[in-house]
Amino acid sequence: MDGNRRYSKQHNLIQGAGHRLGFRSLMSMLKYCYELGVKYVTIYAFSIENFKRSPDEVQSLMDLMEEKIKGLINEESIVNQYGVRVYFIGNLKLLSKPVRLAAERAMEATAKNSRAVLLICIAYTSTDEIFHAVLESCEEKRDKKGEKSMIDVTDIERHMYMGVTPDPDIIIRTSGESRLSNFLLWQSGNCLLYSPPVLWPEIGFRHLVQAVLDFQKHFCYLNNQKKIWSDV
Ligand SMILES: CC(C)=CCC/C(C)=C/CC/C(C)=C/COP(=O)(O)OP(=O)(O)O
Repeated sequence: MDGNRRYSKQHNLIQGAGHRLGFRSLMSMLKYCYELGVKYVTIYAFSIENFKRSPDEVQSLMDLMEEKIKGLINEESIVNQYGVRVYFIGNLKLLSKPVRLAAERAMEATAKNSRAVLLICIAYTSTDEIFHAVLESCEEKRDKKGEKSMIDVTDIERHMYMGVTPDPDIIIRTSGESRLSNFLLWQSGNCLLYSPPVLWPEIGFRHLVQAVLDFQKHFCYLNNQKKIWSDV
């Protein structure tokens, strides 16, 4: 969700307004996704790197997160309207207690929803996720004596935070940037990176449709297996 602050500056808005508009865009995009039948959506809401921003900005983003996470479980929220199970993914112990508690409550409150899955990456970077998965795999091996002693790729994958979702088909990063910025490095080896030239608060339905059409131009599913058209 890149470009909230730039949008705010371009439109002379008060500090934080861009992120509020960004949240509104997020809700619209989720509604479009669920209407189109997209089952898994993962969003990069706050990276570990983002903690290096000014204390004022970090605090106001955390306040916004807490408010919006609490709102996610209201009866009329998109999450409840579409039966979405929410997971918060990342190094959650880096979050302040109120945000962590709100996240835990939202995960509990939506645990029985099963029509779609929303993963919210917060205090997340991909390298941190991989490091955590390798560490847990090694600890598991150390604790289970008598089994093979080396970890393998399947062990690491089992311990990834993202283990609850398939690898992505499409990553959409706004503001025309085609960098991953430490997002889903392990999972994105075979996916389309779509970078519409708009700031996140400006994203709309047409960008989502364009992303899906671009995906269909390059990839297809055959016998449930994702293939690149040129290899078919
Ligand atoms: C509960 C929930 C999911 C809340 C989400 C709140 C929200 C919209 C967070 C986005 C935060 C963020 C760092 C956006 C990137 O724009 P930027 O600040 O990097 O903008 P720039 O690229 O113009 O500097």
